[in-house]
This record gives sequence, structure tokens and C-alpha cells, in this order.
Amino acid sequence: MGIELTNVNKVYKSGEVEVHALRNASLHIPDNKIVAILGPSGSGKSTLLNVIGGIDRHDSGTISVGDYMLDEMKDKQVTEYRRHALGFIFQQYNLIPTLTVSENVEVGSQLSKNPLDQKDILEKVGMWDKKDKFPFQLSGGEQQRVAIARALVKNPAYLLCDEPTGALDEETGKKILTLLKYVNETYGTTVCIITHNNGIGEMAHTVIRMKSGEIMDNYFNEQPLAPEKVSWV
Ligand SMILES: Nc1ncnc2c1ncn2[C@@H]1O[C@H](COP(=O)(O)OP(=O)(O)OP(=O)(O)O)[C@@H](O)[C@H]1O
Repeated sequence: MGIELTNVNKVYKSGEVEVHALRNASLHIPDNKIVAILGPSGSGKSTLLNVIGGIDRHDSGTISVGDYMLDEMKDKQVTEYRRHALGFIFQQYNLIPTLTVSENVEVGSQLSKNPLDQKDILEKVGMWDKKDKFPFQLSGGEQQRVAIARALVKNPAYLLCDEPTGALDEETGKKILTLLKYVNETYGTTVCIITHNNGIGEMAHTVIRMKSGEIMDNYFNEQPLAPEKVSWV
């Protein structure tokens, strides 16, 4: 099972210009792992995560995520897949500014048929005592914890994270990585982390390196480091 891509291509066209964002990308990500997707700016990392996450559709090739065969799914089925199988985390947290912490998490809860207990999740991410605060009253690290709680309350099998520590300093970033590792170990969630920070590869079970839309490398880390021990670059 897990995530399987075979010869996936994605071309963006703007006028006469074509950008080959993914070129014959093939990879296998086993379930219940932490995966780091590394590569320079423009190498196709976000495109890869977006086609896996059903935010964007690929042009050719096959993608399966668990039981979901993405190339065979209609848009409505892709929406269901995003709601039930996936949680998303972004660099800029994307919390709703007019809702409190618990109301933001409630949004995630309402998207799921079998949501987890909100109090339990907010306690696990260390934000229960701030459940009535608004996002502007929280630090960046706290906002990212809430975003993780909102994604997690749906109990997704896959957590797709695009630069989750990109806006955070080293100390706070490492706390968020520790939380993601805890999520992986506690719930068995597969955690995919896109990052410019090569050090994050040191804590992952699987590392994927991209360049110019191609997967250059895909290897297992025999001994992933604890998040607090990774280098920060
Ligand atoms: N919606 C789009 N329309 C046109 N071109 C796009 C679109 N999305 C991405 N691209 C192009 O596809 C290529 C890959 O972009 P992508 O965002 O996947 O790279 P990335 O590795 O995530 O970069 P970064 O680390 O800077 O976020 C780039 O050349 C980018 O300009």
C-alpha cells in the first residue's frame, strides 16, 4: 500500500511557455513513515505534494494513495479523498482569523465522518489551555500547533506538510518536528514534509530528492535522528 507514483508528469502552460514541473516521477512511500521531500526552489516539491493531495491533477502516469487510485477518480471523489484521508499543513498556518483555537479545530472536525476528540487533540498538541484565544493572540509556533490539531482531528492516514517550519526559528521549528514525529508514532500517520532544510532529512525514515521536476534520489534512513538533533540549515 502506501503512496505509489509511476511515471507521473505535470506540465504548466502559460502562453507559449511550458514548465515541466514533474517529469516521469516514480516513487514508493511505505505507510506509517516520516518522509522528507527535499530539493531547490522550483524543483517540483509542491507540485508533487499537490498531485498526491488531489489539490492539482497530473497529466499522465498513475498515482495511488492507500486504496485510492487518483487517476480513476472524478472530482467529487477527489474531494472526498482529501476530506477523509488527508490532512494538510502549510508554512503560513492558514487559520481562520475570526475563529478561536477550538473553533478552528471544529472546522476540521466537521469535515470528518469520524473525528477524534477535540479536547484530546488540543491537549496532545499542548494548546488546550489556549482554546479560547484567537490566532493573532498566538505565536507562530502555537498557530502551527493549532493547524496541526485542525488537520489531525480528522484522523487522516496521511499528513501532507508544505514547509511546516519555514516561518519558524530553529527552537520552535524543532518543537513542531517533534510534534510531527509524535503524531507519526501515536497515530501511525504517514507524514510527508516538503522542505528546503536538508537537515530535516536526517529525522525522516525516507528521503526523496528532487531536481528540475525529476526524482533524483529516494532512500531509506537506517537510523533517523531525533528532531532536536537534526542540523538546521
Ligand atoms: N500553477 C502553476 N502555474 C504555472 N507554473 C507553475 C505552477 N505551479 C508551479 N509552477 C512551476 O512549476 C515549477 C515547480 O514548482 P513547485 O512550486 O512545484 O517547486 P518547489 O520545489 O515546490 O519550489 P519552492 O521550494 O520554491 O516552493 C516551477 O518552475 C514553478 O514556477
